[in-house]
Amino acid sequence: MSDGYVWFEGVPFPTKGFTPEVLREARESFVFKDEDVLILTYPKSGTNWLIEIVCLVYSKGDPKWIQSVPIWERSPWVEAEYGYNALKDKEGPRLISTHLPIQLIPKSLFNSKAKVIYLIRNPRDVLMSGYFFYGVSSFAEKFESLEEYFEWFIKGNLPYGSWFDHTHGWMTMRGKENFLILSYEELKQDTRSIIEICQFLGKKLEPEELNSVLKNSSFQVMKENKMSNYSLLQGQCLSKNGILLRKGKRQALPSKCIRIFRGHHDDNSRAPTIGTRECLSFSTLIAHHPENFLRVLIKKSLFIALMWAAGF
Ligand SMILES: Nc1ncnc2c1ncn2[C@@H]1O[C@H](COP(=O)(O)OS(=O)(=O)O)[C@@H](OP(=O)(O)O)[C@H]1O
Repeated sequence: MSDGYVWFEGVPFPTKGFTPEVLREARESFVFKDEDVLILTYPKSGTNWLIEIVCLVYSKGDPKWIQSVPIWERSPWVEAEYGYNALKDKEGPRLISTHLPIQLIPKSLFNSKAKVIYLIRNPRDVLMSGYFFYGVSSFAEKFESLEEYFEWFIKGNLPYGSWFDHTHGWMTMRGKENFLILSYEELKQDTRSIIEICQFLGKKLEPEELNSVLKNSSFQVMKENKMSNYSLLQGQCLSKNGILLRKGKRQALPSKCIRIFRGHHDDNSRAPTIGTRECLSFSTLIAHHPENFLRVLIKKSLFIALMWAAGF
C-alpha cells in the first residue's frame, strides 16, 4: 500500500477531502431515497459532462442553474467529506455523484428505487485523461513516467482503484430497471443517449429545450462555464494549471504508450496477441454485448499477463 492515498477497504482515495470515517459512515448509514438520481462513473469517464446534462434536463435546457451554482453543489459526491455532509440531511429529490466501486457504495442503494446512470468510457481514453489530470493534481500520488502510470492503472494504484474491478463490479447491475448504462463514446456520437436519459428520468423535453441541453453541455460551453470547469478550485485541489476539460476527444497516444498498449517490445520482435483495437472497443463492446464481458475480460487478463511477461 502506498502512502500517497487515503486507503479504505483496500481501495485508494485522494488525499484531500476523503477520510476512512466518512467513507465508512457513508457506506453504512447514508440513506438513498427512491426519488434520488445517482451519477456513477470511474474517474475521468465524463462524470461532470453527465452531471451537466442531467442538470440541464432537469431545468428543461434553461442554463441559469448551471451558470450560478458550482457543479459539486448541484450534484455532491456522496463519498467525499463535503458532499456527504451536504447530502445527508438534504430534503427532496437529490442529484448525487459517485466514483465508488460497487462494494463501497452506501448499502441502502440496493433497497431503493433511486435511479442510477452509469457512464463508462473507453479505458484508453480514461487512462490518458488521468495521466494528464493526476500529473498536475495535488491529491494523487505522483508517478515518474508514463510507464509507471500505466502500470498503476493496470494494478489499480490510482484514485478509486482499478478500472477493471470497477467496471466488472457495476456491470452486475445491468438489466435492473433503475440502472441505465451509457458510454461516453455514444454520448459524443449523437443525441440518442440524451433522449435515453430523458426517458429514463421521465422528463419530456421539447425540441428547442433539447437543443439547449446539447448546446449548453457542449465541450466548448462547459469549458467556459466557471461553475462547471473547476477553475474555482484551481490552486486548491487542482494545481494552477490543472484543467478538467482538457480535450474531450480521442487524441494520438504518445508512441511509447501505443507500444505498451499493443504489447510490443522496442524491436517489435514479440508480436502483439491483443492489440489496441480490443482495448479501444472494450467499453463499447460490453455496453452493446454484455454477454461478451467475460470473454473480453479473459482477453484483457491475457493481455496484461503478456505485458508483464514482456517486462512492462
Ligand atoms: N462537455 C464535454 N464533452 C466531452 N467531454 C467532456 C465534457 N466535459 C468534460 N469532458 C471530458 O471528461 C473528462 C473528465 O472526466 P470526469 O468529469 O469524469 O473527471 S473526474 O474524474 O470527475 O475528474 C475529460 O476528458 P479528457 O479531455 O480526455 O481529459 C474532459 O475533457
